Amino acid sequence: MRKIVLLGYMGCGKSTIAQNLSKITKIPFLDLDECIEKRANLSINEIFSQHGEVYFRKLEHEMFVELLNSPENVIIGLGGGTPCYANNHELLKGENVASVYLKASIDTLYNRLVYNKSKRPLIANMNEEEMREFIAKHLFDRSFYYNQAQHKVVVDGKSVEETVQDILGILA
Ligand SMILES: Nc1ncnc2c1ncn2[C@@H]1O[C@H](COP(=O)(O)OP(=O)(O)O)[C@@H](O)[C@H]1O
Ligand SMILES: O=C(O)C1=C[C@@H](OP(=O)(O)O)[C@@H](O)[C@H](O)C1
Ligand SMILES: [Mg+2]
Repeated sequence: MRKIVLLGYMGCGKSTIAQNLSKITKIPFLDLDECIEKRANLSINEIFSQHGEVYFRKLEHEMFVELLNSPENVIIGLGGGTPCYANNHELLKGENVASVYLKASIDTLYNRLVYNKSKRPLIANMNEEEMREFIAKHLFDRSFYYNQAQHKVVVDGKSVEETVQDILGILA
């Protein structure tokens, strides 16, 4: 069955857009991070602090494969790092997968993340200057993987509704 997979950097809106796309299409949505948290019975922060990032990436890969193999139509909001580990980017090319990269500029990401970093262990302890530099470098490193998506939607300056409409247009 068909999977609509949203990917992109932390703060680009994967979780928010997946939820809103689901409301309009009536296709159920799953947030990969939330699925991992439920499975581990720990928050993302706790998984990172108690078990480390390598363990998180293992759980993330297993959960992603599980969701892709489920028999339902579903919208999946990935974590920002999902396509960048364990060859997960290859899974974006699957026959029943429609993958959409929500592309945001460094400024958009910084402005959204600066007040929303506490639940994101990779940036939670950074000051503003460190964060801007980190986002710039990290986004550059990860872009190769994000660009493996079948579709791309630029989200800068767009409302949630506008981004949802753009995705609907692409998938029509
Ligand atoms: N136009 C927009 N589209 C998506 N998110 C937006 C927008 N404007 C503000 N936001 C906010 O940006 C944040 C995006 O975070 P989230 O959806 O968790 O992204 P991700 O899952 O990609 O990390 C949320 O706090 C959301 O309310
Ligand atoms: O970019 C990353 O490596 C991560 C992004 C997070 O998801 P969001 O992109 O939804 O914040 C979450 O999976 C974890 O903190 C690691
Ligand atoms: Mg998210």
